[in-house]
Amino acid sequence: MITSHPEYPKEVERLAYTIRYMEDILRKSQEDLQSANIKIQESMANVEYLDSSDSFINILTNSRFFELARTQKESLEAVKQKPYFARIHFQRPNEAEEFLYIGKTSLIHNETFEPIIVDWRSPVANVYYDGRLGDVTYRVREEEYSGHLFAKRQYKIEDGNLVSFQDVDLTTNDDLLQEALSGKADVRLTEIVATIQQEQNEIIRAHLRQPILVQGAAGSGKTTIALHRISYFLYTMGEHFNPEQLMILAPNKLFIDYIGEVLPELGVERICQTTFAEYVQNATGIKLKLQDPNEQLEQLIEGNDHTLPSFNIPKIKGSLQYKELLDRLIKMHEMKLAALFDEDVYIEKYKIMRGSHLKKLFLFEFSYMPIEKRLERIKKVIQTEVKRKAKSVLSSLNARYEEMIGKALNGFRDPDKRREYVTKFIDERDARIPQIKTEIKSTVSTYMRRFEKVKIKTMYRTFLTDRLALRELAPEWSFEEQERFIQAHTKEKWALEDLAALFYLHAQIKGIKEEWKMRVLFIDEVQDYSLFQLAALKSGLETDMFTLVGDLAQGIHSYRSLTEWDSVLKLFPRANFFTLQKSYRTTIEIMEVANQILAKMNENLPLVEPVVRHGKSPSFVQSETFNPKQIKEIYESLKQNGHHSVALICKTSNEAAFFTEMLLNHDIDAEVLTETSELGTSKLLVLPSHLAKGLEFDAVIVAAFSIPYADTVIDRKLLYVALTRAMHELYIVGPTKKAFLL
Ligand SMILES: Nc1ncnc2c1ncn2[C@@H]1O[C@H](COP(=O)(O)OP(=O)(O)OP(=O)(O)O)[C@@H](O)[C@H]1O
Repeated sequence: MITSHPEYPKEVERLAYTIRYMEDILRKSQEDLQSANIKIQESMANVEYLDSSDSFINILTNSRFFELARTQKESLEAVKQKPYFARIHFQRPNEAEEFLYIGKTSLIHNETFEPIIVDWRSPVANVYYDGRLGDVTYRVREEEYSGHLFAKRQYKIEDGNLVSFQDVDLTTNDDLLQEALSGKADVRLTEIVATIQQEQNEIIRAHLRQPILVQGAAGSGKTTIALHRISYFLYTMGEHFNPEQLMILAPNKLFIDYIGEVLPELGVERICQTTFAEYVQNATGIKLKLQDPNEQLEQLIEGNDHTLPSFNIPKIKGSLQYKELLDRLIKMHEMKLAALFDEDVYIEKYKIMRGSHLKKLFLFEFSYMPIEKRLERIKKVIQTEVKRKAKSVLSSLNARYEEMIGKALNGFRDPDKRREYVTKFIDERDARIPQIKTEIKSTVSTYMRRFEKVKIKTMYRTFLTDRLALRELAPEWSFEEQERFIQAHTKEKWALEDLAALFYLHAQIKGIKEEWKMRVLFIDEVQDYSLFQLAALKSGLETDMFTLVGDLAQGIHSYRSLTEWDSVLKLFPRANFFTLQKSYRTTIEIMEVANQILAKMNENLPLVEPVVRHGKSPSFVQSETFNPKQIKEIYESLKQNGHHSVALICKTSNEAAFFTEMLLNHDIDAEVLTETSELGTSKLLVLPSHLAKGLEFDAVIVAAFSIPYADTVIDRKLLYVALTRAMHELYIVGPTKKAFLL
């Protein structure tokens, strides 16, 4: 009984004190939010708290509680119910021992400056996650600090009441983790700040200005870690980056919905959460009717022939060779424009600028800019020059006419002739000067008119269909390959793999608008990207601050995407590479089955280690055809076992739709999930394996009838994805175990 623990009364008092203080702050801040905030900031201005090197700004960001008080009353209320989840007993050199309580936000006493709660993202909190007890170090910015960690304690607090607490050391089983993992999924990812593991903590806090790439097993927490890293990033780098400059790319809308609620819980608002396809269309302004990205996959799955042609167009379009081809196309366009500078800039017959000089600016000095941005700059250069020279053109012309008129006045004895010439010069001047003035106004636009702006979509479409141009641009392709490429594009169709090309061309030719120029990217399921997609983002956004997480074993789109990480590491030479081998999602029993499939793959990935959590052994239920009654029985027993979310995972979308219809006809509350569906738990969710990627459910029924899983690259991965979605219970339903490669 926790109540008999000698420190129980002290802990209860501490919790009460914390909540009281929070209520106090809340009340005060409500009374006079603004002035309280200013007062707090002022009073803290000269304080050194926690880390002696912390700046005032840092103290303010540490003291997020006040910010929260200002902006979000609701989340503050939530924090109040569970102000902290852990405590460290810590001592810095030559200082007194202290107890630091770690929570989701920080709170500092505004008179004593005592840290009542320390934010989980603050430097010192790192020692909580870092594993070891004893002498430890942690970093504040680039400086290392040391200290002694005596003990770590974890708390379970519910509705503001202390339920239990426990000291943690290396030998204690991490009960909080066990408890967190045995929980029920409500088809939403949750925050895990209380139970972040050492290997995960390393990734969350890995060098923020450097790219990282994580190969992580199914259920190892990749998505969760990416989201926590965003939270950590904004906490630590909030002074330098706005949330709007951060973007998380997810595979589909269903997935965005799935992760959507965790970010606010982690104190992250306003970051861009989207899919690659949506982002590219927004950033380029090019709207396309895209082929369903899963259509090709489905064709591959349903077809009997799983071997791809050697000249596989989606794969080519994802390669760096394709980027090279487009570079040649861009160069061609650039040279065509450069040739237009062969003409000089004139106002009437006065040369204002040499074309060769402008060409040099275009090709060299401004070459760091996108092509059309260079033209805009050159236009400005000409404008300035015209403005500068127009005056002198006019004054020298006026002077010349003055001179000519003077000469005519003095040069002719015959008054008629004199009048004739003087009048002629005056008339000429009076006609010419206004004409020149008009010309001055239009010189720049007349000169620039020759540089027509391209429509990227049209340019790319021409590239896809122009035989002669392709021969010039892709001489390394055989005649047959060139023909295949052209023929594949006779009908106008747009596929996901074309988006990287469009984005790249747009970035190089027009440039990405500031509002879409993300500076920090987080990409989940990165194994489904092509190298060119990543390269296009990196060069178009001019940043390499990418957090990339993925799993090659789940690379079901490998006919067009990545199959290894080496090339990614070459593309991001500054990247740190991490691997995660432990799965937190699945029970040992389920992972054993999934590992059998993993072992059959070519990727040479080590088997996944489940964290120690036992459950029911997966059941195989034999059935020749899809039998809704049988599924109903399984579903009902799973519900009886207390599972919230249950999914029936099929091989294809067609099967999913067909099975759902049969289930509904038998009064089973089923719902087929598509990319745009909303996730709920009240029904039996039916979905194809490729859509289930990234999601998780309490219990899963994997079914395959007419199209069994074959021992092919794609099928092994699809099956592996399906099996690893289950947290607690798994059923496999089909004609034979062989249909599931078992
Ligand atoms: N340290 C942890 N404490 C508690 N739960 C955790 C921890 N790490 C991961 N989990 C849980 O494990 C599950 C899997 O996490 P997540 O979905 O992030 O994994 P993933 O690597 O992205 O999986 P997949 O590759 O299959 O999509 C989630 O329910 C997550 O909450």
